[in-house]
Amino acid sequence: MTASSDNASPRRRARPAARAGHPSPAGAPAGSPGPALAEVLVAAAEAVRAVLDGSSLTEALARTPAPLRPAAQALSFHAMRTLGRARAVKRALIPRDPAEPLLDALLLVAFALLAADAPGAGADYAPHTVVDQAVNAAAGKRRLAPFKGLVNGSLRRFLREREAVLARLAGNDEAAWNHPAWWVKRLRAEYPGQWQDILRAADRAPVLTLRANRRRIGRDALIERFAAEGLPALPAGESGIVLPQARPVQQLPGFAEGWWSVQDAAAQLAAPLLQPRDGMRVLDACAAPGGKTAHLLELADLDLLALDVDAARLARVDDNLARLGLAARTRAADVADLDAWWDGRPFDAVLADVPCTASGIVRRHPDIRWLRREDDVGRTAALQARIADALWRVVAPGGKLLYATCSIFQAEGVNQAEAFAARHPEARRLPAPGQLLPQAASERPGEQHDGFFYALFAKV
Ligand SMILES: C[S@@+](CC[C@H](N)C(=O)[O-])C[C@H]1O[C@@H](n2cnc3c(N)ncnc32)[C@H](O)[C@@H]1O
Repeated sequence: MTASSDNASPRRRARPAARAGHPSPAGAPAGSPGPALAEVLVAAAEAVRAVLDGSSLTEALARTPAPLRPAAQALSFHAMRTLGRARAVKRALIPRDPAEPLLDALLLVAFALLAADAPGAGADYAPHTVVDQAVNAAAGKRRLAPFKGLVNGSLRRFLREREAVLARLAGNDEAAWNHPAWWVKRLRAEYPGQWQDILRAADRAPVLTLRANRRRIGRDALIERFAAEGLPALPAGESGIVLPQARPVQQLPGFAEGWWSVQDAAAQLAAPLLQPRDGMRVLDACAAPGGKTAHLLELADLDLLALDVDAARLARVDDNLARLGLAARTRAADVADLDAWWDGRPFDAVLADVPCTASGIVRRHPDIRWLRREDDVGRTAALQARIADALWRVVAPGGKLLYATCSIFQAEGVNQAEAFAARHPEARRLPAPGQLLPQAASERPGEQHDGFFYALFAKV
C-alpha cells in the first residue's frame, strides 16, 4: 500500500493567500505565498489530462515541476473526486468536448472547483478568483490562449446559472456519485443496501495507517514515540496505528530506522491469517512492493520466496525489506508459469495477493475509478483464476492458500472464491474475513480501512 498522498487537500487550506490566488504550498509556513493559482491550474489540468489519457495520477504528478506539485496534487485529487459532476457541468454548458485536450482538462479542473458542493470542499478560492485565474492560465499557455474567451464565458455563465445547471444534472449517476455510471450500477446491483454508503466513503480523505515493525518497536511504544513528537495516533488492530490526519511520511519519526511501514488496516489482516511460524516455507506470490512480505517476516523467521512479474516493482520489495531489517529471496517471474520458477518443493503457506481492479482503494487513489473500464473486471477476474489455480499446485498437503484482493467487486472476491472451491474439491474453506467494505457510516478514524477480500483454503 502506498501512503495517502493528498495531505495537501484544498479542504485544509483556507489561508488568505489562497483567496488572493496564491495557494500556500503544503508544509510552507502559514501565509507564505505559493505559486500563482493560474500556474497550479495548468499543472493540475496537465495531470488530469494524463489520467484521462490512461496514466495514473501518481505518474502524472511525478512529471509536475516540484514547486507546483503539492498544490497541483491537492487540486488534481479534488478534481478526481468530483470529476463526474465537473464533466456533467461542462457538457451542460459546452456540449461538444473541445478539440484541444488540455483546454478540456482545464475546464474540468475549474468546474470541479466552482461546482463543489460543501463549503471547503475545494472551495478555498473565491469563485471569481477561480475564473480570473483560469483565464490567466489560458492566456499564459500558447495552446490555450485562443480559447481564453471560451474559458471566461463558460465559467462566468456557470456562476450566473449555477442552480439551474446543477438542477439539470438530476438523475445523472456519474454527476451524483462521481464514479463512472457502470461502476455505480455494479455496486447498486451487488450491494443493494450499502452502495450509497460505499460510494460516499470513497470520497472522504483517508487516514494514514501504519504497521509497527514488531522486530524494532511494539505498537503501543510506537504510539508513545509519536505522541512525544506531538503526533496523536490511535491503535488499529494488533500492529497498526492510525494518524487521523494524513501527513507526508518523510515528516514522521522512525521511517529510516525501519520502525514502521505504511499499510492500510485491512491489508494488515493478511499475514496473521496465514499463522506464520518459525521455519515455515512460505510463498508470497504477487509480492511487490512487499507490504505483506515484510509483515509475514515480522511475525516469524520464515523461509520466504517473494515473486512478482514486474522486476522494477520487485526491486522495491528488496528496498523495503532492507529498511526494515528483514530478508527473503526475491524473484521476477509470472507466478502462473510454474515451469519458469518452481523447483517442485511445496510450500506450507501461500499468499496470493492477486492483481485486481483496485476498486477498494479509490479513497487513496481517486484516479482509479476513471482509469478502469467495465470490461477490465472480467479480464482481471480471469487472470486471478489462472493465478489461483496455478498456486494451488504448489501448496503442500495440509498447507494453506490465502486469496486476497483490494477489490470490492464480487467477480474478484466472493464469486471468485466460490468458483475456486468448486474447481478444487480438496480445498477446505477456513474462517477468513471475506468481503470488507469501506463504509462512510463507520468513519471513526481507528476503524477506517480499504475495501478488501480474503478467502483462506486448506489443502486436505
Ligand atoms: C496487489 S499487488 C501486490 C501488493 C503486495 N502484496 C503488497 O502487499 O505490497 C499485485 C502484484 O501482482 C503482480 N502481478 C501481476 N500479475 C502477476 C503474475 N502473473 N505473476 C506474478 N505477479 C504478478 C503485480 O506486479 C503487483 O505487484
